[in-house]
Amino acid sequence: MTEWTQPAPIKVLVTGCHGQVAHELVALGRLDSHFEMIPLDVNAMDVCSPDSISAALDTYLPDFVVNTAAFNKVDAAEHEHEKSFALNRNAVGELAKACGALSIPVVHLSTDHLFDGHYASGYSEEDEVSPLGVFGESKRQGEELLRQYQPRHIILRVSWIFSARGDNYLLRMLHKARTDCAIEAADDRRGCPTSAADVGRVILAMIKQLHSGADSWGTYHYCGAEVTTRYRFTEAILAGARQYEALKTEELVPVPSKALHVEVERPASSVLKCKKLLSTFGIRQRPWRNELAAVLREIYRKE
Ligand SMILES: NC(=O)C1=CN([C@@H]2O[C@H](COP(=O)(O)OP(=O)(O)OC[C@H]3O[C@@H](n4cnc5c(N)ncnc54)[C@H](OP(=O)(O)O)[C@@H]3O)[C@@H](O)[C@H]2O)C=CC1
Ligand SMILES: Cc1cn([C@H]2C[C@H](O)[C@@H](COP(=O)(O)OP(=O)(O)O[C@H]3O[C@@H](C)C(=O)[C@@H](O)[C@H]3O)O2)c(=O)[nH]c1=O
Repeated sequence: MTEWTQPAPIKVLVTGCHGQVAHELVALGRLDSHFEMIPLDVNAMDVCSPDSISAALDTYLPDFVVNTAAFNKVDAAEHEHEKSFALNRNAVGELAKACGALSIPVVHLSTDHLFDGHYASGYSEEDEVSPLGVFGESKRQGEELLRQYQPRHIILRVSWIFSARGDNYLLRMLHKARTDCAIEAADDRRGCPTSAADVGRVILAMIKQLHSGADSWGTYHYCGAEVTTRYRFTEAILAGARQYEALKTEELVPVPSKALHVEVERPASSVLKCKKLLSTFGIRQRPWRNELAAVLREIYRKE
């Protein structure tokens, strides 16, 4: 009788490991014996340095690289072009070249900010990209370099990420709710909030199938189920938080986004259609409201 041996775990190297998505991805991967997670921060693997990239790949010999490192400050990017393009474009190109040379597939995260937001019903992977700002343009060019240098890639475009840590809309609104009597929120910006943990789940599910031989490389969209507005999302955040504490905010005011004086216009519709992910990988959207409840539980458990 032949002895059954446990297959070797899939080695997944994660860049920018202190970020929101990376944190959840690594935590989920560590709960699953199919994976060996290799979380690297900027000191262990600086994606802006080709030498640092090569050294990390040579040391860890991963089966997959997940690139979550990015410059995500949408307004600041308008002034900090260099930083935005260095991280969101050049670094992706260098990573793609290095991984391409070693035949290591790359999973890379991208954004709804590639679109101009005019399609109210949402965007599929085939729709034309037309970014409104420097951040979106730098991410668009990063995608292009990845396609050029490592055909065995996944580009996963996601939107409106929230989690219990890092810099995100949920935590900013929660802070305002504790300090301000009124909050204004855009009722003309539509999209689908997505928890960082949900993105982690999707990435791991895709990697499992790809590692088993699925030849499904390419670009995919994922976001939480149920289209909403910034205003309605804020309403849900406040209602959820009030289960745990009294908030200073008494009034939530719907406003057009131009009244908020943000530096760069956001897409009016950030809605991503996720049919391709379902038909190719069988991965379904999860309702963001359930994820929001889980994240709020985590926030208040920590406090
Ligand atoms: N946040 C969102 O709403 C959305 C995010 N995305 C995309 O998803 C991905 C993950 O986003 P998110 O988790 O929010 O990212 P975060 O901004 O939370 O994390 C990015 C991480 O990258 C690290 N980093 C910065 N410079 C380097 C470098 N040179 N080398 C290695 N690491 C570096 C940062 O470290 P440090 O903190 O030390 O600078 C940080 O830990 C990104 O590609 C982003 O563009 C897409 C759509 C929505
Ligand atoms: C400050 C503020 C903003 N807003 C609105 C205006 C604008 O549409 C939006 C801006 O919020 P944020 O700064 O969180 O959103 P933004 O910088 O657009 O966040 C993005 O991060 C990047 C990385 C992405 O890829 C996107 O998917 C998205 O989540 O929120 C309010 O409604 N009320 C407010 O008080």
